Amino acid sequence: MPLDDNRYLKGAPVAARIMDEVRAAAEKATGEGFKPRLVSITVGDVAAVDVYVRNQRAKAEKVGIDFEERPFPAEITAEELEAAIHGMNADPRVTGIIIQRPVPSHIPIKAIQGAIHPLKDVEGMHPSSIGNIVYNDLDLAPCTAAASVELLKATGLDLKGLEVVIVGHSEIVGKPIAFLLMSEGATVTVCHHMTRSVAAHARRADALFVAVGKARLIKADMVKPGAAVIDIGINSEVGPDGNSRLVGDVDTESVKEVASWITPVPGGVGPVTVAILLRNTMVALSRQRALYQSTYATESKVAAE
Ligand SMILES: NC(=O)C1=CN([C@@H]2O[C@H](COP(=O)(O)OP(=O)(O)OC[C@H]3O[C@@H](n4cnc5c(N)ncnc54)[C@H](OP(=O)(O)O)[C@@H]3O)[C@@H](O)[C@H]2O)C=CC1
Ligand SMILES: Nc1nc(=O)c2c([nH]1)NC[C@@H]1CN(c3ccc(C(=O)N[C@@H](CCC(=O)O)C(=O)O)cc3)C=[N+]21
Repeated sequence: MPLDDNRYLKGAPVAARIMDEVRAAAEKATGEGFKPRLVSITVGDVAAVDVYVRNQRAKAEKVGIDFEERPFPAEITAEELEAAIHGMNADPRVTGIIIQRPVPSHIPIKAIQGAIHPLKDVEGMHPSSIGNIVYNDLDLAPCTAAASVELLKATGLDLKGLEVVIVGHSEIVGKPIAFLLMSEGATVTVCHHMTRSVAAHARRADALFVAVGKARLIKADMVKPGAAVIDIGINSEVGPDGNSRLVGDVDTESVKEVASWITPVPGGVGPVTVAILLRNTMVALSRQRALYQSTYATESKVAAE
């Protein structure tokens, strides 16, 4: 892929800027006695998260955040998993918890997300946390959604009144992108598998977000000339050389002739997602510290009794 083309909206510079902020925040918190520690929960063997977890560990270590992997067997019951999460909630050394998706179908994902204490919920996926973005409180949003919006902002386009189309409406990617962009003043259309003509909507978009999981779903004739295309899909396929490789949901080679900006896969949304996860880890830690302050920094009635 000729990544020297300046139409590529690369993740690296955006991720590097965020990582610098995170490193400074992590150093400061550690110096003040609050060491950030992120726990990653996987259930069963999920090949889809391998790259993500590997990158999380590498980047967390770079910025001074402890990273702990907690793999659980696929047969674990929802009750056992909830009990393990409650143990992490009560452990002061654990400052952030992420449940890597997908989890096996017998685990109710909403209930499991709900088991994470909202102050340690670094993805903002607790049913009560996710409501914050509906109220325009955007400090801690699901990582991929926040990363996709950061990349759109990096184009310099004015989001107010921008015509945005999102293809895919999962609770972790498509829906939160819609809420984040509505908060920023964009006009948002969300497409999914029942949409009559994804192409007809996509062609009207000044900014097109694609999070479906189908390689080359979006072709050049579905993109408005001059649009910004944010390709969130991560699909593994066997390349012409017989080796497996990652491709997005957009037919990049043809779409880059039409679009003004396009995020590459790999090297686009992925690295920014990891950076946002680490930024969220610091946001969660500062909320825990605020609670600690408000609990202990005032004169204690308990001690006086
Ligand atoms: N870069 C990153 O950081 C991340 C990348 N990903 C990648 O993004 C992709 C999407 O992930 P995720 O949201 O979790 O996936 P889901 O499978 O949960 O959601 C896919 C969405 O696409 C919709 N859809 C399916 N087929 C079509 C179609 N033909 N036309 C329009 N919409 C369709 C589905 O609609 P319906 O529900 O109605 O069927 C659903 O809303 C995957 O490739 C995943 O690997 C995911 C997370 C992070
Ligand atoms: N709770 C939860 N939240 C997620 O956000 C989530 C998840 N579960 N499950 C899996 C998917 C997938 N995902 C990726 C994030 C970054 C890269 C990433 O860093 N990609 C590099 C890959 C580079 C390389 O090949 O090493 C890139 O695109 O450049 C990949 C995949 C997050 N997801």
